[in-house]
Amino acid sequence: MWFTGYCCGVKGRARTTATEEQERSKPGAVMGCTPSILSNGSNNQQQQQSRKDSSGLYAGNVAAAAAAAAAAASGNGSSSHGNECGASANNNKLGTVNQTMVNTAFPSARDGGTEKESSAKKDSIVSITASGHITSFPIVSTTVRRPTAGSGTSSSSGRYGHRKSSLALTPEEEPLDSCPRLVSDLKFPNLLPPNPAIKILIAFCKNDPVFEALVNASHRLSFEPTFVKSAEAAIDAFQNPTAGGHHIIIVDARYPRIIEAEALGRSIRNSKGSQHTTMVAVVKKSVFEKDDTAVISLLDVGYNRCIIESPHVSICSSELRQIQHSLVRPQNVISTQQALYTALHRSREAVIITDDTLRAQYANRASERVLNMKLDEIVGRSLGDLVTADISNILSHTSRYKDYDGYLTTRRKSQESSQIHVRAVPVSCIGRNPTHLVLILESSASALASISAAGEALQTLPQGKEVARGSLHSIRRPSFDVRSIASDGLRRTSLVKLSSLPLEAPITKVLSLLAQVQENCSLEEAKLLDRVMEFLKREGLYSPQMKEIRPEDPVATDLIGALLTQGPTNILSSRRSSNDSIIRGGGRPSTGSIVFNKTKESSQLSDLLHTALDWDFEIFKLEELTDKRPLVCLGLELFRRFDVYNTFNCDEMTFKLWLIEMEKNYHSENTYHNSTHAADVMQATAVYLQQLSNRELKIMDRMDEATALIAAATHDIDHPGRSSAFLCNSDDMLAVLYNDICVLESHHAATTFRLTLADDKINIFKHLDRDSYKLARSIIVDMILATEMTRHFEHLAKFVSVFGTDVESKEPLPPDNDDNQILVRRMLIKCADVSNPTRPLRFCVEWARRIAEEYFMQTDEEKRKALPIVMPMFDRTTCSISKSQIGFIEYIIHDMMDAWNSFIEMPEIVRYMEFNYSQWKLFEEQGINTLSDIKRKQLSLAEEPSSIISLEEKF
Ligand SMILES: Nc1ncnc2c1ncn2[C@@H]1O[C@@H]2COP(=O)(O)O[C@H]2[C@H]1O
Repeated sequence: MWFTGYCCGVKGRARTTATEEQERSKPGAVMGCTPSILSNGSNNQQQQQSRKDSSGLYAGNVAAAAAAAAAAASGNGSSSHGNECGASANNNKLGTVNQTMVNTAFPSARDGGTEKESSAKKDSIVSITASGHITSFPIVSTTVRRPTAGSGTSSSSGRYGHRKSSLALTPEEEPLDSCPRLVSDLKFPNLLPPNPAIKILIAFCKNDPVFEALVNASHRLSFEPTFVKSAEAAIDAFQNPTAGGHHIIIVDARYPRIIEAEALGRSIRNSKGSQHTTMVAVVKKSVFEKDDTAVISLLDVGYNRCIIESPHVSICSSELRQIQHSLVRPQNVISTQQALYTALHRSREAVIITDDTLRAQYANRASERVLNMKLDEIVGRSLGDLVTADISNILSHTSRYKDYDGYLTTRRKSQESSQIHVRAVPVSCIGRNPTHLVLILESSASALASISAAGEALQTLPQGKEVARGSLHSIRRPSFDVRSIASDGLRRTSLVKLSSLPLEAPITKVLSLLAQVQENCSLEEAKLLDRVMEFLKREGLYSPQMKEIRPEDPVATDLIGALLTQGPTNILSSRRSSNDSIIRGGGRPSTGSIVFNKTKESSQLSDLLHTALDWDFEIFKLEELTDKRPLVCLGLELFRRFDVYNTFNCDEMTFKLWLIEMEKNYHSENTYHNSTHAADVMQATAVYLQQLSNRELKIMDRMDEATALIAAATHDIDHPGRSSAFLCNSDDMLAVLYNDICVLESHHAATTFRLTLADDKINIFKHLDRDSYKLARSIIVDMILATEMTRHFEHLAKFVSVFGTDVESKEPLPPDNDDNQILVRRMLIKCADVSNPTRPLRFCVEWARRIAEEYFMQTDEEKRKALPIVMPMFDRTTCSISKSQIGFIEYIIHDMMDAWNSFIEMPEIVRYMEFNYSQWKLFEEQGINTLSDIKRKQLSLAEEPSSIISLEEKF
């Protein structure tokens, strides 16, 4: 008796559960991790039908396009792949549904030496896949010969030794049984299919000769059989989590009263995970011969094949073998799609697969973000509805099996459209022409995110020639065009070099991390992240914004604007072209040593210096007692207290001479930026350092303390009493020297070292070893430069982002790395530099008067010389000094002192600041605005106490 095969390749129902069916009925719906793809049908109905009726074809197309997409998205794709896929299909000699499916899905590695078995396969497979028609004919089973790997010989175990083999992904040229291969042996795609031992479940109600023959055949083929005698036991066995999951189920359909084969088939097909199981029904010969309705019913409920009963082991074994190769093996291959789909769906690059009319059949998750549309809005639409592009141009490339590289404009919903890079890879699933296009879309965000990944790719891959030089895409896009390798070789070499260096800007890392977050977030969140990334890519990340300054507050606007703006004033006013430099010098103290009145002053001085670390230190008294040379006295005292002489291994005399030289280079005629200001900043620095050491936070070592004091002492040396903007506007040589960038602070730092190194007698660094000197120098320069106000918000924001502003938190984060230490040092000198609004009221008002006077003098000079006026509101005839102080505290001081207090715990600075602020408000209400108003007010303040407690009590 001959076995007769009956296959459901086309006619059989799609092997889907009810839920899957429902899910699939939504266009573009995603089933678990495995998303759907539309078939080639031209309308939805057809698509549905086609899905149901041609699972093999459908799966083949999916796999082909998905594999091409995965390969192209991973950078391995090329036009040759697209062509090859098509070529494989075209060269397919097998002419069977299932073979076509396998063939188109996974073009072969060319192993060679398999011609014979190829024809054997062809014979055997053609015999069983007669397009759904019932056929009955002898099977040339003896012609099926497959070489064992390596030896090329056959033996019963070797010939059928599938447990050793790797089930081939690819068609005719792959040996069906071979040794386990390396992934690298596979050409395309690099995904080995699963290669498990084949589990077979045999549900037979009695142990008759047909059953015995099947059992023996399955042993001969080294299948792992399980035997059951009822439908219930079959379902239990199949669903058993440890023993279940059979590749083949053979059901005895000869005795429906004992085993109701149709019902059992339905139940199995409704069980989870049965989609890759092959179901075979054994029917009586008479059923086959008389009427095909019973067979068709079995196929319709989900059996893949009906075979005629046979008591012969060889016939059973050849039948099982055919089932293995024509059904089980392709199912195993198809099951690998899950992994490909998962890869594709999680890919950062947006991938859309279209049919040959450019109608989207599949879209992965990233395409939602790039197109700003939901998946079900994308799938089913024509490409022209999704993007603005010259579609005929794309098609003209792809119809010639060429990849297309170019740009599209998205038609984003409720957003302005944006440019995206697209690469279109043609894929042929059936016939000669491309049946699908794999479109890989890349927005600028993902391009940025993949820069580092591209760095790696660059080491092995050449760059695309069609894309603009230097663009992100030019970094990203690989191409196998030989000419592009040659022409872009130089650029690539340098990029490769760059990528191999341990270089990566923190901002690149941040953008890359954000882009990763973007992959798995909602559309809304992705949009927000887009905006965040836009901001992050801007220059001047920490550049202050003036948005919160009220326009009706012109004094504040003027002052803050001038403080935070660098370079020449951008005013179209009549500028003189003269290169007048500012008036310098005059009234400098002599170089002679300081001689104090030995009697009264010296005792007053020593009393005063006793309080050198008090916050209400009488700085103006020191100025008076030292005849406007407070820096030397206070400096020596503070250096002594902080053991600077030992730290620098340098005698006190060198430090004294150094202080004299430094102080000499402050301009005593400046009302504000003179050596009293330097001494004041040095004193505030010392108080902060003291506070930090009291708190036993191991933040500042002796070198840090010494360098902080030195930086404070010299941070405004040779200040001309005019702002950097003034120097730029007046073409001062300093502005020319420093290119209008950070002019004054650069000059202060440079002057400090120029003077110190010029004379060994005052060189306080002379006994430091080279490394210590370099460290000291870098700290001092960095601290002085940090006093530049244009970067005020940058320093503050960085400090707050690391250390926070939570006053309640008693344990501030220790600055445990170099970067954080730099933040603390910068914040320290900044707070010291503008500490005047946080000092006792008397001092605060005096400093305000002095800075206002200096600003007025600048405005006077600007007017006199017809220069742009940097702060027009600081006109001595019109200015409200009270208002300027209110604005200064509100916009510059308040947040900074809050943050600083929470770090070093000096609540008095915030209390003084708040008290002073309230007083300025009061003064403003009282009409105390001009210099003379302030001076008058100072007369009454002279008697006021310094301590904040007494001040608060009194007022
Ligand atoms: N009380 C104040 N009122 C207005 N501006 C001030 C006050 N104190 C300091 N400044 C400004 O803040 C700047 C800080 O850096 P400079 O010392 O270079 O110059 C300082 C002044 O321009």
